[in-house]
Amino acid sequence: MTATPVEPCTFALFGALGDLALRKLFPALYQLDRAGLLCPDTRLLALARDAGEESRHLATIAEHLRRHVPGAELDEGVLQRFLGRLDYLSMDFLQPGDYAALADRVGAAERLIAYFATAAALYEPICAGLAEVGLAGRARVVLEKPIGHDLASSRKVNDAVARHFPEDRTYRIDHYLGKETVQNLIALRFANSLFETQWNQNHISHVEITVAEQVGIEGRWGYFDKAGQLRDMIQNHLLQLLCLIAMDPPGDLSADSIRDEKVKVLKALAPIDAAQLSQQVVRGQYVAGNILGKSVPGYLEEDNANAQSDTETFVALRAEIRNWRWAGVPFYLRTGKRMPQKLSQIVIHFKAPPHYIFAEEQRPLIGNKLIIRLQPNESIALQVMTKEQGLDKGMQLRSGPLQLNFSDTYRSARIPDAYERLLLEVMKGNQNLFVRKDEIEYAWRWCDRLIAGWRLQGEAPKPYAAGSWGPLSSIALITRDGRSWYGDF
Ligand SMILES: NC(=O)C1=CN([C@@H]2O[C@H](COP(=O)(O)OP(=O)(O)OC[C@H]3O[C@@H](n4cnc5c(N)ncnc54)[C@H](OP(=O)(O)O)[C@@H]3O)[C@@H](O)[C@H]2O)C=CC1
Ligand SMILES: O=C1O[C@H](COP(=O)(O)O)[C@@H](O)[C@H](O)[C@H]1O
Repeated sequence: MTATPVEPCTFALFGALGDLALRKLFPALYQLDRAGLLCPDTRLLALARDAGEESRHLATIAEHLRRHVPGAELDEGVLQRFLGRLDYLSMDFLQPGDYAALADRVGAAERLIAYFATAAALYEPICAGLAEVGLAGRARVVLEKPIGHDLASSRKVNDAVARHFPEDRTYRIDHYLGKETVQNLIALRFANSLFETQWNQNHISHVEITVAEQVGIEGRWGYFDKAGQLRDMIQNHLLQLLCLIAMDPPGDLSADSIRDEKVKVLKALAPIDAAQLSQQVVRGQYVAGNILGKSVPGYLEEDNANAQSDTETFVALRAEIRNWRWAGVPFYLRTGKRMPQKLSQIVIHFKAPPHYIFAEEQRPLIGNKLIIRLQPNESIALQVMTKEQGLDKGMQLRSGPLQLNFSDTYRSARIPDAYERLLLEVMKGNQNLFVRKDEIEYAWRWCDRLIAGWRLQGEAPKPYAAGSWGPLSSIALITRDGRSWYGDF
């Protein structure tokens, strides 16, 4: 089937020679071109500080495309067509005088997308520069995370952007919302009455959300050490996942209906105060260890690291949502760097049947689980109880999966990278997969309280060996409730 291209636009990428642009954004744009989704008239403008020959910068972008697009998907014809859409313009985003040249390049193009792949501190001057040359009125802006490092600073950034761009032209990225399986959460929950009728405290005992990363800091120590895992991962990605699991059914699929429901969840999150921290939150920092048989350095030994730092690279916490649907159902969240494997998964644990009739020693087996594997090997599995086969087995129970593995079931379909989906949605003008200002702010409000508690407590993060599943106290966090983290850990 041939794809229908989206309406033409001029896509201006601020920070075009940075890590995100070269590793993720250009490859995603290339994939959209390869899929036939870019109009012939769509133009790409690469904007960065580096002066010098345009051809040298275009060659750098081409080289990164060859490196980051899988070989089987690299089509020389498409690559040349893609490069033909691309111009490079050197500018200093802090220099108001540099925006006139940008306006010249954009010309009379009606639809401008301005993607800010730069530090958030630059969003204000970029917005002002665009406004000064009359480009703000016809642009959509895309903002990368993190937007601020707490509620006050995120408000400052959002307010500065809002002076020039209304909310319906502001697209805040959380790339987890572009992941195929994350979107499937909405289909799974609201296109199957089977689940939705069970989706509450009457039937669910607890929920786990794990986002484990195998990588460490990846040369981003300077940024990461000021942020830490709570700001880098929980404030955005994990809270977004929690919202999609916990929200009420929206009235329709419009961006605001979905976002209204997510905000209600964020508002209902029970604050975790200093007094509750020791029981409900674990912070960790990795020390040297082994991953897949290879020794890896500790956080403080990474490139450009300081000798001393109390920044956490791991967080596990027990959250509660104070509403009718979720009263008494803990949400255990866990995320860390340098863990044994890359694994993002959500496990919904259903309660045991109210009356138990099988052998007592098999009781611990009981309880259905819905396991949503976001990455890698995207799949959805429902663990159900059945009887062991065989004449000699009696009514011996076993737990087995009803499994939907996306790559086996839908063999022909390639799973697109999150950024491909998100860029396409910006081009279509669809805000469903983007985060509204109030979502960001309620998430910060909750995280700020936690961070303030940590400050008051003054405890250093607990060490864990790279290649392990985090500090032992993260296991205690869940075993205290008579449960354990799901998986073969
Ligand atoms: N990299 C990643 O994986 C992720 C990044 N992000 C976010 O994306 C954004 C970009 O990150 P990343 O690509 O890693 O950052 P980089 O520092 O690698 O890239 C930023 C780019 O902006 C350019 N730049 C900075 N200041 C100016 C200026 N005054 N004028 C013109 N160009 C300028 C830099 O040029 P120069 O080299 O000359 O300074 C560089 O090309 C950040 O907000 C980050 O938090 C979010 C999620 C993941
Ligand atoms: O936003 C971020 O996400 C990545 C993890 O993303 P994934 O798609 O690979 O799961 C994380 O490594 C990075 O620190 C963070 O800024």
